[in-house]
Amino acid sequence: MVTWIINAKTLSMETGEMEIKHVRLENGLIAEWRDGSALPDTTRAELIDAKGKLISPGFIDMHVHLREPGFEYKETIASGTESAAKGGFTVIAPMPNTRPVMDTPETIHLVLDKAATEGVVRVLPYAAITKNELGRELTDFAALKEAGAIGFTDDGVGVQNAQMMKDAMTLAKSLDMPIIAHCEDDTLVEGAAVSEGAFARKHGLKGIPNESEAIHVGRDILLSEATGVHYHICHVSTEQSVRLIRLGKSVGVRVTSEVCPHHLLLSDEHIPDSMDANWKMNPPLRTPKDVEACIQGIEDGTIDIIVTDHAPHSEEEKARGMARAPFGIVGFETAFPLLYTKFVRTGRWSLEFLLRRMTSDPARVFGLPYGTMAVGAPADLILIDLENEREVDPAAFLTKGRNTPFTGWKLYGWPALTIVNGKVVWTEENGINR
Ligand SMILES: NC(=O)N[C@@H](CC(=O)O)C(=O)O
Ligand SMILES: [Zn+2]
Repeated sequence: MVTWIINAKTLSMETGEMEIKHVRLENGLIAEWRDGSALPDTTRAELIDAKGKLISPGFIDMHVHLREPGFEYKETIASGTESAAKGGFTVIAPMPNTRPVMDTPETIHLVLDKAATEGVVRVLPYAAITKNELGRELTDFAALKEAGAIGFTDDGVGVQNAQMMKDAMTLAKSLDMPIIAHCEDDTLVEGAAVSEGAFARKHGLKGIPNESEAIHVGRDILLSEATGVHYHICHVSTEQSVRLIRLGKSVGVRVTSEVCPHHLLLSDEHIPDSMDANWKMNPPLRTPKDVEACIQGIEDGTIDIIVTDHAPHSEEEKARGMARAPFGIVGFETAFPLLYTKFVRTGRWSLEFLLRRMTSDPARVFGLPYGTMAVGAPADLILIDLENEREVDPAAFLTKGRNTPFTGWKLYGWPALTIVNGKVVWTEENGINR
Protein backbone atom coordinates (compact mmCIF):
# COMPACT_ATOMS: atom_id res chain seq x y z
CA MET A 1 0.00 0.00 0.00
CA VAL A 2 1.71 3.15 -1.27
CA THR A 3 0.19 6.63 -1.22
CA TRP A 4 1.75 9.84 -2.49
CA ILE A 5 0.49 13.17 -1.24
CA ILE A 6 1.84 15.75 -3.65
CA ASN A 7 1.94 19.56 -3.50
CA ALA A 8 1.40 19.80 0.23
CA LYS A 9 2.40 22.96 2.04
CA THR A 10 4.66 22.13 4.96
CA LEU A 11 5.62 24.35 7.82
CA SER A 12 9.23 24.01 8.84
CA MET A 13 9.18 23.69 12.64
CA GLU A 14 12.73 25.07 12.64
CA THR A 15 12.37 28.15 10.46
CA GLY A 16 8.60 28.66 10.37
CA GLU A 17 8.84 28.87 6.56
CA MET A 18 6.26 27.28 4.26
CA GLU A 19 7.50 24.94 1.56
CA ILE A 20 5.74 22.74 -0.99
CA LYS A 21 6.63 19.06 -0.55
CA HIS A 22 5.56 15.58 -1.57
CA VAL A 23 5.32 12.73 0.90
CA ARG A 24 5.18 8.97 0.36
CA LEU A 25 3.23 6.78 2.79
CA GLU A 26 3.83 3.07 2.89
CA ASN A 27 2.37 0.37 5.13
CA GLY A 28 0.84 2.93 7.46
CA LEU A 29 4.07 4.83 7.98
CA ILE A 30 5.62 8.01 6.61
CA ALA A 31 8.21 6.64 4.20
CA GLU A 32 9.80 9.62 2.42
CA TRP A 33 9.67 13.39 1.93
CA ARG A 34 10.66 15.05 -1.36
CA ASP A 35 11.04 18.71 -2.09
CA GLY A 36 8.45 20.17 -4.40
CA SER A 37 10.66 20.93 -7.39
CA ALA A 38 9.87 17.75 -9.34
CA LEU A 39 6.88 15.44 -9.17
CA PRO A 40 7.71 11.88 -8.08
CA ASP A 41 6.77 8.83 -10.13
CA THR A 42 3.36 7.95 -8.73
CA THR A 43 2.39 5.07 -10.98
CA ARG A 44 0.79 2.22 -9.02
CA ALA A 45 0.37 4.49 -5.98
CA GLU A 46 -2.76 6.08 -4.59
CA LEU A 47 -2.38 9.77 -5.46
CA ILE A 48 -3.61 12.71 -3.38
CA ASP A 49 -3.03 16.17 -4.78
CA ALA A 50 -3.02 18.56 -1.81
CA LYS A 51 -3.09 21.54 -4.18
CA GLY A 52 -1.14 23.68 -1.74
CA LYS A 53 -3.16 22.89 1.38
CA LEU A 54 -1.26 22.74 4.65
CA ILE A 55 -0.15 19.28 5.79
CA SER A 56 0.12 18.63 9.51
CA PRO A 57 0.32 15.69 11.87
CA GLY A 58 -3.24 14.75 12.85
CA PHE A 59 -4.40 16.52 15.99
CA ILE A 60 -4.35 14.65 19.30
CA ASP A 61 -7.23 15.27 21.72
CA MET A 62 -6.57 13.96 25.21
CA HIS A 63 -9.99 14.85 26.67
CA VAL A 64 -13.15 13.72 24.90
CA HIS A 65 -16.47 12.04 25.68
CA LEU A 66 -17.70 9.34 23.29
CA ARG A 67 -20.69 8.34 25.47
CA GLU A 68 -20.55 4.65 24.58
CA PRO A 69 -21.45 2.44 26.37
CA GLY A 70 -24.69 3.71 27.82
CA PHE A 71 -25.47 7.09 26.29
CA GLU A 72 -25.62 6.20 22.61
CA TYR A 73 -28.38 8.76 22.05
CA LYS A 74 -25.77 11.47 22.76
CA GLU A 75 -22.88 9.94 20.77
CA THR A 76 -21.42 6.59 19.76
CA ILE A 77 -17.87 5.49 19.14
CA ALA A 78 -18.78 5.53 15.44
CA SER A 79 -20.28 9.04 15.38
CA GLY A 80 -17.72 10.48 17.81
CA THR A 81 -14.71 9.23 15.86
CA GLU A 82 -16.29 10.45 12.60
CA SER A 83 -16.67 13.89 14.14
CA ALA A 84 -13.06 13.73 15.33
CA ALA A 85 -11.84 12.81 11.83
CA LYS A 86 -13.74 15.74 10.34
CA GLY A 87 -12.12 18.03 12.88
CA GLY A 88 -8.63 16.79 11.95
CA PHE A 89 -8.15 14.64 15.07
CA THR A 90 -6.48 11.29 14.48
CA VAL A 91 -5.94 10.29 18.12
CA ILE A 92 -8.52 10.81 20.86
CA ALA A 93 -8.70 9.80 24.52
CA PRO A 94 -12.24 9.17 25.77
CA MET A 95 -13.22 9.73 29.38
CA PRO A 96 -14.68 6.89 31.46
CA ASN A 97 -17.91 8.61 32.59
CA THR A 98 -20.03 6.23 30.53
CA ARG A 99 -22.74 3.80 31.74
CA PRO A 100 -21.39 1.51 32.99
CA VAL A 101 -18.38 3.58 33.96
CA MET A 102 -15.17 2.36 32.34
CA ASP A 103 -13.88 0.93 35.61
CA THR A 104 -13.28 -2.71 34.66
CA PRO A 105 -11.07 -4.44 32.07
CA GLU A 106 -14.29 -5.59 30.34
CA THR A 107 -15.47 -2.03 29.64
CA ILE A 108 -12.00 -1.02 28.41
CA HIS A 109 -12.00 -4.04 26.08
CA LEU A 110 -15.49 -3.17 24.89
CA VAL A 111 -14.45 0.38 23.98
CA LEU A 112 -11.25 -0.78 22.29
CA ASP A 113 -13.08 -3.50 20.33
CA LYS A 114 -15.79 -1.08 19.19
CA ALA A 115 -13.18 1.49 18.24
CA ALA A 116 -11.35 -1.12 16.16
CA THR A 117 -14.46 -2.23 14.29
CA GLU A 118 -16.59 0.95 14.14
CA GLY A 119 -14.19 3.81 14.81
CA VAL A 120 -12.23 5.75 12.20
CA VAL A 121 -9.51 7.34 14.36
CA ARG A 122 -7.27 5.98 17.11
CA VAL A 123 -9.01 5.67 20.49
CA LEU A 124 -6.92 5.58 23.68
CA PRO A 125 -9.28 5.12 26.63
CA TYR A 126 -8.84 6.28 30.19
CA ALA A 127 -10.15 4.19 33.07
CA ALA A 128 -11.82 5.47 36.22
CA ILE A 129 -9.86 6.12 39.42
CA THR A 130 -12.71 4.96 41.62
CA LYS A 131 -15.44 2.38 41.07
CA ASN A 132 -18.43 3.97 39.34
CA GLU A 133 -16.62 7.32 39.82
CA LEU A 134 -18.16 7.48 43.27
CA GLY A 135 -14.92 8.34 45.07
CA ARG A 136 -15.26 5.45 47.54
CA GLU A 137 -13.08 2.60 46.32
CA LEU A 138 -10.13 2.47 43.92
CA THR A 139 -10.44 0.46 40.73
CA ASP A 140 -7.97 -2.32 39.84
CA PHE A 141 -5.28 -0.12 38.25
CA ALA A 142 -2.97 -2.99 37.25
CA ALA A 143 -5.74 -4.89 35.49
CA LEU A 144 -7.00 -1.72 33.77
CA LYS A 145 -3.50 -0.89 32.55
CA GLU A 146 -3.17 -4.45 31.29
CA ALA A 147 -6.51 -4.05 29.45
CA GLY A 148 -5.22 -0.99 27.60
CA ALA A 149 -6.19 2.06 29.67
CA ILE A 150 -3.67 4.89 29.24
CA GLY A 151 -4.32 6.70 32.52
CA PHE A 152 -6.77 7.10 35.39
CA THR A 153 -9.40 9.79 35.86
CA ASP A 154 -12.83 10.30 37.39
CA ASP A 155 -13.54 13.08 34.88
CA GLY A 156 -16.97 14.59 35.26
CA VAL A 157 -16.44 14.75 39.01
CA GLY A 158 -13.57 15.58 41.32
CA VAL A 159 -12.10 13.02 43.72
CA GLN A 160 -13.30 14.63 46.93
CA ASN A 161 -11.25 12.70 49.45
CA ALA A 162 -7.58 13.73 49.63
CA GLN A 163 -6.42 10.37 51.05
CA MET A 164 -8.22 8.58 48.21
CA MET A 165 -6.41 10.77 45.68
CA LYS A 166 -3.07 10.20 47.41
CA ASP A 167 -3.61 6.43 47.38
CA ALA A 168 -4.53 6.62 43.68
CA MET A 169 -1.37 8.56 42.92
CA THR A 170 0.84 6.17 44.86
CA LEU A 171 -0.63 3.21 43.00
CA ALA A 172 -0.46 4.94 39.60
CA LYS A 173 3.17 5.90 40.23
CA SER A 174 4.07 2.27 40.99
CA LEU A 175 2.61 1.32 37.59
CA ASP A 176 4.19 4.30 35.78
CA MET A 177 0.74 5.60 34.84
CA PRO A 178 -0.60 9.19 34.98
CA ILE A 179 -3.47 10.54 37.06
CA ILE A 180 -5.72 12.91 35.10
CA ALA A 181 -7.87 15.10 37.30
CA HIS A 182 -11.16 16.90 36.95
CA CYS A 183 -10.59 19.48 39.69
CA GLU A 184 -13.75 20.42 41.54
CA ASP A 185 -14.62 20.66 45.21
CA ASP A 186 -18.29 19.68 45.43
CA THR A 187 -18.97 21.58 48.63
CA LEU A 188 -18.39 24.90 46.86
CA VAL A 189 -20.49 24.39 43.74
CA GLU A 190 -23.78 22.81 44.70
CA GLY A 191 -26.72 24.01 42.65
CA ALA A 192 -24.82 26.45 40.43
CA ALA A 193 -24.79 26.37 36.61
CA VAL A 194 -22.57 29.34 35.71
CA SER A 195 -19.47 30.89 37.22
CA GLU A 196 -19.40 33.53 39.90
CA GLY A 197 -19.17 36.71 37.85
CA ALA A 198 -21.03 39.38 35.92
CA PHE A 199 -23.58 37.02 34.36
CA ALA A 200 -24.51 35.35 37.66
CA ARG A 201 -24.83 38.74 39.40
CA LYS A 202 -26.97 40.20 36.63
CA HIS A 203 -29.39 37.27 36.72
CA GLY A 204 -29.33 36.70 40.46
CA LEU A 205 -27.86 33.21 40.09
CA LYS A 206 -25.67 31.31 42.45
CA GLY A 207 -22.19 31.11 40.91
CA ILE A 208 -19.48 28.46 40.73
CA PRO A 209 -16.45 30.07 42.41
CA ASN A 210 -12.93 29.84 41.00
CA GLU A 211 -11.67 28.27 44.21
CA SER A 212 -13.78 25.16 43.61
CA GLU A 213 -11.34 24.28 40.83
CA ALA A 214 -8.13 25.77 42.21
CA ILE A 215 -8.43 24.12 45.64
CA HIS A 216 -8.10 20.71 44.00
CA VAL A 217 -5.31 21.95 41.74
CA GLY A 218 -3.31 23.11 44.76
CA ARG A 219 -4.09 20.02 46.83
CA ASP A 220 -3.18 17.64 44.05
CA ILE A 221 0.07 19.41 43.11
CA LEU A 222 1.16 18.84 46.71
CA LEU A 223 0.07 15.19 46.53
CA SER A 224 1.88 14.79 43.23
CA GLU A 225 5.02 16.22 44.81
CA ALA A 226 4.66 13.78 47.70
CA THR A 227 4.05 10.70 45.52
CA GLY A 228 6.09 11.53 42.40
CA VAL A 229 3.24 10.64 40.05
CA HIS A 230 2.67 12.34 36.69
CA TYR A 231 -0.36 14.47 37.48
CA HIS A 232 -2.31 16.01 34.59
CA ILE A 233 -5.00 18.65 35.21
CA CYS A 234 -8.14 18.69 33.06
CA HIS A 235 -9.71 21.77 31.47
CA VAL A 236 -7.96 24.56 33.39
CA SER A 237 -10.21 27.62 33.54
CA THR A 238 -9.12 29.95 36.33
CA GLU A 239 -6.34 32.44 36.96
CA GLN A 240 -5.75 30.82 40.37
CA SER A 241 -5.20 27.38 38.81
CA VAL A 242 -2.71 28.80 36.29
CA ARG A 243 -0.82 30.50 39.12
CA LEU A 244 -0.64 27.27 41.16
CA ILE A 245 0.47 25.14 38.19
CA ARG A 246 3.18 27.68 37.36
CA LEU A 247 4.41 27.46 40.94
CA GLY A 248 4.29 23.65 40.90
CA LYS A 249 6.28 23.47 37.68
CA SER A 250 8.81 25.98 38.98
CA VAL A 251 9.70 23.68 41.88
CA GLY A 252 9.90 20.57 39.71
CA VAL A 253 6.58 18.84 40.39
CA ARG A 254 5.54 16.47 37.57
CA VAL A 255 2.41 18.43 36.76
CA THR A 256 0.99 19.01 33.27
CA SER A 257 -2.28 20.58 32.19
CA GLU A 258 -4.72 21.28 29.39
CA VAL A 259 -7.11 24.02 28.31
CA CYS A 260 -10.14 24.03 25.98
CA PRO A 261 -10.76 26.45 23.09
CA HIS A 262 -13.88 27.84 24.79
CA HIS A 263 -11.94 28.84 27.90
CA LEU A 264 -9.48 30.72 25.68
CA LEU A 265 -12.17 32.49 23.65
CA LEU A 266 -15.24 33.09 25.80
CA SER A 267 -15.94 34.63 29.19
CA ASP A 268 -19.17 34.67 31.17
CA GLU A 269 -19.79 38.12 29.69
CA HIS A 270 -20.49 36.46 26.33
CA ILE A 271 -23.35 34.32 27.64
CA PRO A 272 -26.59 35.52 26.03
CA ASP A 273 -29.39 36.73 28.28
CA SER A 274 -31.62 34.08 26.71
CA MET A 275 -29.86 31.61 29.07
CA ASP A 276 -29.15 29.28 26.18
CA ALA A 277 -27.73 26.08 27.74
CA ASN A 278 -25.31 25.71 24.83
CA TRP A 279 -23.20 28.08 26.91
CA LYS A 280 -23.24 25.75 29.91
CA MET A 281 -20.20 23.59 30.45
CA ASN A 282 -18.02 22.43 33.32
CA PRO A 283 -15.84 24.21 34.20
CA PRO A 284 -18.03 27.22 33.35
CA LEU A 285 -17.02 30.26 31.32
CA ARG A 286 -15.14 32.47 33.76
CA THR A 287 -14.25 36.17 33.82
CA PRO A 288 -12.22 37.97 31.12
CA LYS A 289 -9.31 38.02 33.59
CA ASP A 290 -9.38 34.23 33.80
CA VAL A 291 -9.51 33.95 30.00
CA GLU A 292 -6.40 36.11 29.68
CA ALA A 293 -4.63 34.07 32.40
CA CYS A 294 -5.39 30.85 30.51
CA ILE A 295 -4.08 32.38 27.29
CA GLN A 296 -0.88 33.44 29.03
CA GLY A 297 -0.68 29.98 30.62
CA ILE A 298 -0.75 28.19 27.28
CA GLU A 299 1.65 30.74 25.82
CA ASP A 300 4.35 30.32 28.47
CA GLY A 301 3.97 26.53 28.74
CA THR A 302 2.32 26.49 32.18
CA ILE A 303 -0.55 24.84 30.30
CA ASP A 304 0.91 22.20 28.00
CA ILE A 305 -1.80 21.22 25.56
CA ILE A 306 -5.13 22.09 23.99
CA VAL A 307 -8.02 19.62 24.27
CA THR A 308 -11.66 19.96 23.23
CA ASP A 309 -13.52 18.28 26.12
CA HIS A 310 -15.95 17.28 23.34
CA ALA A 311 -19.10 16.66 25.43
CA PRO A 312 -22.17 15.96 23.27
CA HIS A 313 -25.67 16.03 24.73
CA SER A 314 -29.06 15.67 23.04
CA GLU A 315 -31.09 18.68 21.92
CA GLU A 316 -33.86 17.66 24.30
CA GLU A 317 -31.41 17.72 27.24
CA LYS A 318 -29.99 21.10 26.27
CA ALA A 319 -33.51 22.51 25.83
CA ARG A 320 -34.12 22.04 29.57
CA GLY A 321 -32.58 25.46 30.14
CA MET A 322 -29.54 26.79 31.94
CA ALA A 323 -30.46 25.49 35.39
CA ARG A 324 -31.41 21.94 34.42
CA ALA A 325 -29.49 21.07 31.25
CA PRO A 326 -26.36 18.93 31.61
CA PHE A 327 -22.93 20.58 31.41
CA GLY A 328 -20.95 20.26 28.17
CA ILE A 329 -20.41 21.41 24.60
CA VAL A 330 -19.17 19.64 21.47
CA GLY A 331 -15.68 20.48 20.28
CA PHE A 332 -14.06 18.40 17.55
CA GLU A 333 -15.40 20.16 14.48
CA THR A 334 -14.69 23.74 15.56
CA ALA A 335 -11.47 23.52 17.62
CA PHE A 336 -8.80 24.22 15.04
CA PRO A 337 -10.73 26.77 12.95
CA LEU A 338 -11.58 28.73 16.13
CA LEU A 339 -8.02 28.91 17.39
CA TYR A 340 -6.47 29.43 13.96
CA THR A 341 -8.88 32.29 13.18
CA LYS A 342 -8.83 34.00 16.57
CA PHE A 343 -5.18 33.56 17.57
CA VAL A 344 -3.11 32.87 14.44
CA ARG A 345 -4.81 35.06 11.84
CA THR A 346 -4.92 37.91 14.36
CA GLY A 347 -1.16 37.63 14.79
CA ARG A 348 -1.05 36.70 18.49
CA TRP A 349 0.26 33.15 17.88
CA SER A 350 2.33 31.58 15.17
CA LEU A 351 0.77 28.71 13.24
CA GLU A 352 3.65 26.55 14.41
CA PHE A 353 2.81 27.28 18.06
CA LEU A 354 -0.84 26.29 17.66
CA LEU A 355 0.04 23.09 15.78
CA ARG A 356 2.56 22.07 18.46
CA ARG A 357 0.00 22.48 21.23
CA MET A 358 -2.39 20.16 19.35
CA THR A 359 0.12 17.58 18.06
CA SER A 360 3.67 17.17 19.38
CA ASP A 361 2.94 18.55 22.86
CA PRO A 362 0.15 16.08 23.71
CA ALA A 363 2.37 13.32 22.31
CA ARG A 364 5.21 14.45 24.59
CA VAL A 365 3.03 14.82 27.68
CA PHE A 366 1.50 11.35 27.31
CA GLY A 367 4.49 9.57 25.72
CA LEU A 368 2.68 8.74 22.46
CA PRO A 369 4.35 7.86 19.13
CA TYR A 370 2.09 10.28 17.20
CA GLY A 371 2.08 14.03 16.52
CA THR A 372 5.10 13.95 14.21
CA MET A 373 5.71 13.83 10.45
CA ALA A 374 9.17 12.28 10.75
CA VAL A 375 10.08 9.44 8.40
CA GLY A 376 9.16 6.17 10.10
CA ALA A 377 6.35 7.69 12.17
CA PRO A 378 2.72 6.47 11.90
CA ALA A 379 1.07 8.11 8.87
CA ASP A 380 -1.55 10.12 10.77
CA LEU A 381 -1.79 13.23 8.62
CA ILE A 382 -4.28 15.94 7.77
CA LEU A 383 -4.67 18.58 5.09
CA ILE A 384 -6.03 21.96 6.13
CA ASP A 385 -7.54 24.68 3.97
CA LEU A 386 -6.22 27.90 5.51
CA GLU A 387 -7.78 30.26 2.98
CA ASN A 388 -11.53 29.73 2.81
CA GLU A 389 -13.89 31.29 5.30
CA ARG A 390 -16.94 29.30 6.38
CA GLU A 391 -19.65 29.58 9.00
CA VAL A 392 -20.03 27.14 11.89
CA ASP A 393 -23.17 25.17 11.04
CA PRO A 394 -24.20 22.58 13.66
CA ALA A 395 -26.62 20.98 11.17
CA ALA A 396 -23.56 19.84 9.18
CA PHE A 397 -21.74 18.28 12.18
CA LEU A 398 -20.90 14.57 12.14
CA THR A 399 -21.24 14.42 15.91
CA LYS A 400 -24.74 13.70 17.16
CA GLY A 401 -24.39 16.74 19.39
CA ARG A 402 -25.58 20.16 18.26
CA ASN A 403 -24.60 21.82 21.51
CA THR A 404 -22.16 24.58 20.62
CA PRO A 405 -22.05 28.28 21.48
CA PHE A 406 -20.15 28.97 18.24
CA THR A 407 -23.05 28.70 15.76
CA GLY A 408 -22.65 31.20 12.94
CA TRP A 409 -19.04 32.12 13.71
CA LYS A 410 -17.14 32.81 10.48
CA LEU A 411 -13.86 30.92 10.57
CA TYR A 412 -10.82 29.92 8.53
CA GLY A 413 -8.65 26.83 8.83
CA TRP A 414 -11.04 24.00 8.00
CA PRO A 415 -9.62 20.47 7.76
CA ALA A 416 -10.08 19.02 4.26
CA LEU A 417 -8.71 15.47 4.49
CA THR A 418 -7.76 13.11 7.31
CA ILE A 419 -5.45 10.09 7.13
CA VAL A 420 -5.07 7.58 9.95
CA ASN A 421 -2.45 4.86 9.76
CA GLY A 422 -1.89 5.60 6.07
CA LYS A 423 -5.57 5.36 5.17
CA VAL A 424 -7.82 8.24 4.09
CA VAL A 425 -10.69 8.13 6.60
CA TRP A 426 -12.41 11.41 5.77
CA THR A 427 -12.40 13.99 3.00
CA GLU A 428 -14.28 17.23 2.63
CA GLU A 429 -15.55 16.03 -0.76
CA ASN A 430 -16.64 12.48 0.02
CA GLY A 431 -17.08 12.37 3.78
CA ILE A 432 -16.23 9.31 5.86
CA ASN A 433 -14.39 6.40 4.27
CA ARG A 434 -14.49 3.20 6.35
N1 LIG B 1 -17.21 19.20 30.55
C1 LIG B 1 -18.51 19.10 30.69
O1 LIG B 1 -19.19 20.12 30.77
N2 LIG B 1 -19.12 17.91 30.72
C2 LIG B 1 -18.51 16.62 30.67
C3 LIG B 1 -17.85 16.23 31.96
C4 LIG B 1 -16.51 16.88 32.22
O2 LIG B 1 -15.61 16.88 31.38
O3 LIG B 1 -16.32 17.40 33.31
C5 LIG B 1 -19.56 15.61 30.29
O4 LIG B 1 -19.32 14.41 30.43
O5 LIG B 1 -20.60 16.01 29.76
ZN1 LIG C 1 -14.17 17.29 33.37
